[in-house]
Amino acid sequence: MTESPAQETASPVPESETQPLPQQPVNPGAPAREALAGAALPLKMSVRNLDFFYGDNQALKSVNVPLYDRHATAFIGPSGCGKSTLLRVLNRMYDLYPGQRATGDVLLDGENVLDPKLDLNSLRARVGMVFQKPTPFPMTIYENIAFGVRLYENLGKADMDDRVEKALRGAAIWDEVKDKLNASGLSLSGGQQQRLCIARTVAIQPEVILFDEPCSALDPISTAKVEELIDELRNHYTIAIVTHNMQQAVRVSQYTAFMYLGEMVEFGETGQIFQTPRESRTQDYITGRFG
Ligand SMILES: Nc1ncnc2c1ncn2[C@@H]1O[C@H](COP(=O)(O)OP(=O)(O)OP(=O)(O)O)[C@@H](O)[C@H]1O
Repeated sequence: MTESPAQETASPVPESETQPLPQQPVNPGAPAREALAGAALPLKMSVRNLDFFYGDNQALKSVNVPLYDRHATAFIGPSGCGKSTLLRVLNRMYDLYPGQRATGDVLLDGENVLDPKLDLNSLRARVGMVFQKPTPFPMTIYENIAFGVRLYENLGKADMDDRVEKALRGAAIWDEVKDKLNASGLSLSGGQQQRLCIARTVAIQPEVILFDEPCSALDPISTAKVEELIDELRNHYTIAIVTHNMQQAVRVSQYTAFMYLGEMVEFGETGQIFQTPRESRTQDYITGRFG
């Protein structure tokens, strides 16, 4: 079944999505992105028939979902439905924990992320993650950024300075910290710390950024800044964001996936999911009848 992205459901992802992706312009910007609307969008990641187990407890059941290149996809659903679990599979975070296992396929540019031979360091450089609570390292603002970059690259001082500045600018926090790069990252406000963590992720130059409830510990003003930032970041990165906040899903995403009890119930364009959901469970959730 070859459908437009808007029509995709929990059914297996179409065969056409296995094809190599057409190369996107380096910085397509909004006009190019909008020109893609309605066309078959290039896939960055594709989750197919994914099952996930915590020991004997199956947390994900035959999940299928696409992540379109340089678009943001929101994952919504009641507590415990598997949103964070799915995010943790996308960069093999679960690998750190014995007894947790995934079966199925998670393709990143056509390559299976679940392949045991895959180099996890390079995967995590390509698929970065921002967590619920801001977690700056107990070091300077500059070092918070440089530390991660050094794990992957050997840059000279001028290049590192440049990378740090670009990352902080990219995370919309440069103006607030440029005069105190040697201050501790922990001295920043919660909202600034979260943008510092986003800068840390951006500095590695990933292709995909996973956000796990990135605003749940932030006040409304900081939340608005981070949402604005996510909207800007999608010009350059493919984004997956888990959120409990329906308005936030509408504000920051172009696609939304509704999950329930470990299953992918419905996936579609964000406007469609919130205005004309096809599934009654989606309707019940977004109208606050459960969850
Ligand atoms: N470390 C773990 N060990 C065993 N079961 C777990 C573990 N982490 C999560 N689970 C279970 O997996 C299921 C999915 O949990 P997950 O955290 O992915 O849900 P979620 O949708 O992100 O929830 P929330 O919105 O509350 O964060 C739940 O039933 C949960 O109890």
